[in-house]
Order: sequence, then C-alpha cells, then structure tokens
Amino acid sequence: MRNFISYDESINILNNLNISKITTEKLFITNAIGRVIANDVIANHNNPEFLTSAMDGYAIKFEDIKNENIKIIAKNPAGTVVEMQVETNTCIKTFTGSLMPKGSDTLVPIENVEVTLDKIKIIKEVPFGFAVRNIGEDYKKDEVLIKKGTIIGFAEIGVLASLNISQIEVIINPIISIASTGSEILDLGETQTNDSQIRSSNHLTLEALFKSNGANTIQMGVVKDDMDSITKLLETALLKSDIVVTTGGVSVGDYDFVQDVIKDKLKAKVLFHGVNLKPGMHILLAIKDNKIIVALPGFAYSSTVCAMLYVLPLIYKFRNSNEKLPIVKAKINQDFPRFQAKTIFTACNVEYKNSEYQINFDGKKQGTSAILTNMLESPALLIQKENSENIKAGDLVDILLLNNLK
Ligand SMILES: Nc1nc2c(c(=O)[nH]1)N[C@H]1C(S)=C(S)[C@@H](COP(=O)(O)OP(=O)(O)OC[C@H]3O[C@@H](n4cnc5c(N)ncnc54)[C@H](O)[C@@H]3O)O[C@H]1N2
Ligand code: MOO
Repeated sequence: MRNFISYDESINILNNLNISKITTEKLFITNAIGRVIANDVIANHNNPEFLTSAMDGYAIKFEDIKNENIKIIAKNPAGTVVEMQVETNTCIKTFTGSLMPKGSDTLVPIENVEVTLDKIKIIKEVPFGFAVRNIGEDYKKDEVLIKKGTIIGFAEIGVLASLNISQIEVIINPIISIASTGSEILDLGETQTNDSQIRSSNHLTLEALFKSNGANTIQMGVVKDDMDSITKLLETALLKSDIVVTTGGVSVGDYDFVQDVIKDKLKAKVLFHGVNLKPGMHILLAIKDNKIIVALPGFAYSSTVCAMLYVLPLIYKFRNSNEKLPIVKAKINQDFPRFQAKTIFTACNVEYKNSEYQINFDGKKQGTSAILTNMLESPALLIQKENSENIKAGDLVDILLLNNLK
C-alpha cells in the first residue's frame, strides 16, 4: 500500500534537496533579461556625482531670491563645465542636466523670471535648493543596488548601464526534459486511428510553463505505455538534463508503468510517491545520479498544478534566485467547505478591486482533474490546507496567482 504524505511534508522534502551544480556565465546586459544575477552589484560612485540642475533656469545664490536685478554672467549647457562662479548679484543660465555652477545653490526656472537684456528679475520665488539634484540622489557610493538572486529586468538594465557595467555574471538556467506517457495520447499532427485517442496537451503546457519561468527545456514528446520505451526515454532524458518531468502512468492502473520504470528499472531513490493533495495525489519525486525526476499524474489540470507547486520551486532552487510562488490573500465571495481531508487547489477567477484581491468561481467548470480550461483568462488557485476550517463568504483566503507565472 502506498504511503501518502502530507503536502507540507512533501514541500519540506523538496526544499531540503541540495542542488550542488550552480554554474554561471557572463552576458551582455540586455542579453541577460530574465536571468538571475550571480553577485551583488555595488555602486562605485555617487549618482549624481555633483550637484546637478533638474530644470532649465538660472543658478543663483539663495540670498539673491528677492533681488530684482541679477546679472547673467554666463551660459552653462549640459555636457560642459562652466569655469565662472556665481557671486552675489549674479547668476548663470543653467540647463536641465548641467552641473550647478560653483557658488550657486538654487535654480530659478525660466518661467519664474523676467529677462531684460543681461539681467533677470525673479517674479516667483522658489525655496532654497530648488531644482538642484543632490549628490547621491539616485544612489550613493558603496550602496548595494542589485542583490544577487534578482531577476534582471528593465530597471536592473538601466541601473547597470548607469554604472557603466556592460557584462554581468548570471546563473545558468536548469535544463528540464519533458515527456508525456500514455497509449491513448497523440502528439500534434499525429493521425488519430481510433476513438479512444486524445491529443496530448501536457508535454506542451509544461514546456511553456517551464520556459517562461526560467528553465531551458528539451521536449521529448509522447511515448506509449510500454516499459522499454519509457525506460529508454527516461535514460536518455537523464543524461541530457538536470530535471526530468513526465506525465501519466503513476496511479494504480495495470498500464501505469512510469512508477515501475523509476523504481525497478532505473532503481532511482524515491523521495515520495503519493501526497494528500488534490489534484495530484499520485505525484512521485525521485533522484537518480543527482538528477531529479518528477513524475506527474496524467490529468491535464493535475499535471499543471503539480508542475507549478513542485517544479517551479525546483527551477528557483537551480537558479539560486529569490523567486517565490506568488501566493497572496484574497477575499472570497461564497462559502467554500473543504470536501476532502487533503490540501486542495481549486481554480477560481481573480481580480484586483477596491485595494484587494477578490475571487469568485463564475463560469468555472466542475468535474474531474482533466479540466484545463479553468486556467484560462484571469485564473488563480484557491488553497485549502489539509486541516483548515471550512471557508465562509467574505473570508480572507490564500490564493496562487496564475497569470504571474505565464
Ligand atoms: N482506482 C484508481 N484510479 C485512479 C486513481 C486512484 O487512486 N485509484 N487516481 C486517479 C487520479 S486522482 C489521477 S490524477 C489519475 C492519475 O493517473 P496517471 O497518472 O496514471 O495518469 P493516466 O492514467 O496516464 O492519465 C490520466 C488521465 O489523463 C489523460 N492524459 C494522460 N496524459 C495526457 C496528456 N499528455 N495530455 C492530456 N491528457 C492526458 C488520460 O487520458 C487520462 O484520462 O488516476 C486516477 N485513477
Ligand atoms: O489527484 Mo488526481 O490528480 O486529482 O486527479
């Protein structure tokens, strides 16, 4: 008899896995978008380095703010360093991005002055230090600007560029091989020869999910319920990848061979097979030659949910990143009793309204774990833990935001 462990225990086992192989490569910054940075990025200068004008106007000494007769002694375009110094009764015309001239402390915008020949009269006062960007306004020397483990996006690229860093060291993404098993499943374009055959969606759903969440994927396609074919496929996949993910063949049927291949043919170390979880109770996690095998159930909703719960955290581990599954609180619109003594993930709709996430089940189909269409549009998964209370309308519940994983 199979020993079903709790969901929390299965996640603990996953979290305790040691990933020895974390390797890095150097990339030009815009080729590193979506990758995880391997080291902290520390500012080697203040930005700006000098007092800098934030508007077009006249650099003055603040003591002259009520002076109606200030002489313009020079112009100070951005990109130049003006030699002259602002003294009492004088100003220097200064532009956005120009350094503030020596002696000045305040910038009076063009709109606030009347100019007559080479003199200005301030018609609208500004406070001391107006429109002057302080040294280190954006960042200070020695500040940690980007922490290791961060995923590189547009803001990181901009900050790296401002530091004159063209190449960065990033973690090499894990390689995941994906295969779907089942004698009834057909790959795209394969000719259907009898009514029991269905199109395989799992191998492509998972490829998409893993690719958009930081893995390199090897698509192994579909394989029939045949011990030798499954063994060969897994052996090849293990050679090429860090993680192998299969779907189907892990339940109790006569043709559920994936579990037998993993246990008896490959003699992999099984960490668990069976979790008190809905969907995905038959999930199997094993290790073979330091490679991880995740055998997911065949149903489309089950395999997708389990891939999110177990494989995405493995990707985060391999990338040494600070990513986490996007679990947030939401207000539920109806009572929701827990119908099984399991941890249950139920598809719902989510929207952000009145400063909170709100969920409902409008249009969600009920039936088996085969229903993948419940994950279309604006989906989330309601999480009910194994020993949680029945949920009441208006309660704040935990949900997993699915569109953040697209
Ligand atoms: N007597 C029992 N029967 C079942 C149990 C059980 O405990 N006792 N568990 C049920 C649950 S829960 C699940 S989940 C499934 C898991 O079974 P398998 O992992 O062995 O998966 P299969 O039997 O191969 O397939 C299940 C279902 O999914 C369809 N499928 C398979 N592959 C794909 C694919 N690539 N794309 C789309 N759909 C796929 C397949 O046709 C089946 O309908 O077992 C239950 N039975
Ligand atoms: O545990 Mo199965 O994956 O619900 O349908």
